[in-house]
Amino acid sequence: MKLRIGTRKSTLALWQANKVADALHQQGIDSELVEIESFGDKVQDIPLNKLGDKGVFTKALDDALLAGEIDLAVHSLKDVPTVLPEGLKLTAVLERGNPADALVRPAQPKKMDTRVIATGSIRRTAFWKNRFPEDEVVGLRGNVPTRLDKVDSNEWYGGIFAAAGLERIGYEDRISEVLHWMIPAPSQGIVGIVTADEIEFENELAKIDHKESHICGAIERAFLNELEAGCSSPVGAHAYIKNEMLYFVGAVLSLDGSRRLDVEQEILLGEASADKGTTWAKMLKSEGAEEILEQAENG
Ligand SMILES: NCc1[nH]cc(CCC(=O)O)c1CC(=O)O
Repeated sequence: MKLRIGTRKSTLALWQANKVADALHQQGIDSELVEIESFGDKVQDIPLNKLGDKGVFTKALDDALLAGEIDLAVHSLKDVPTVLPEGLKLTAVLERGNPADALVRPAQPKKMDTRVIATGSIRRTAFWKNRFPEDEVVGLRGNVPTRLDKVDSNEWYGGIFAAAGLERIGYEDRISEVLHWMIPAPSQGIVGIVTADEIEFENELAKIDHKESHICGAIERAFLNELEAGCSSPVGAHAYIKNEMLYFVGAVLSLDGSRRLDVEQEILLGEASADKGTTWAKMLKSEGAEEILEQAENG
């Protein structure tokens, strides 16, 4: 059996696909990479939240799975819509990397009067404006190396990146500050494996599935899904496990960061299931989360 692993072509995507290939190899399973370009990769000049939101990075790989051209698709799980197309499922995830967001300062920072922060993410924008209302936020798109170049060549205070993305492709030393106060995107730092519903290599994938990362990701995605928010919504969620306990923080913000609802929970690991994310999102809904998100959609 030689499994065909579908992946996007960016350095980060290839790193993640190779990581899955290595994990399969350790289970004695051969694989090969099949590189596929996504719509989100082709169109680099339009802000992500204007691209039609759901699945801009995943659709081409979904189609290849459904057409039987590949056996599994490897994604940054945070780019995968919470509801997958009919016939596909999230089968396994790798052990989570760094879930945090990070600030990258220009290689040669300049003195400036007002701070301009670059990010293409409305979640990062909202969290930044919530903490630093005086700062200006400007758009930033492209793959990781492209965005790093833009941070260096513009008169910005810095840009915001996923720490995992930087660490994976050798830019760890560009992290100026880990933004521990910013709640990460649901499933940030998790590599996910999507397959067809019915597969012959279910047992093999179960062996490389990291159960703790899987349950944390599932809770965060259920939280996001209940809020009917996509990967480009001002929603943060982070679950983590320590000493047989599962801890969760989640938040919904208005685009300008002026309004914010938070939820913080801890439960026994034995009681953890994806529907906890749904329950915790409902708590924020009862406090008016939907109104805040609607505002973000129209804003
Ligand atoms: N939105 C693009 C994207 N999708 C996944 C990652 C990084 C890896 C991860 O979060 O798992 C990134 C880069 C970034 O947000 O800076």
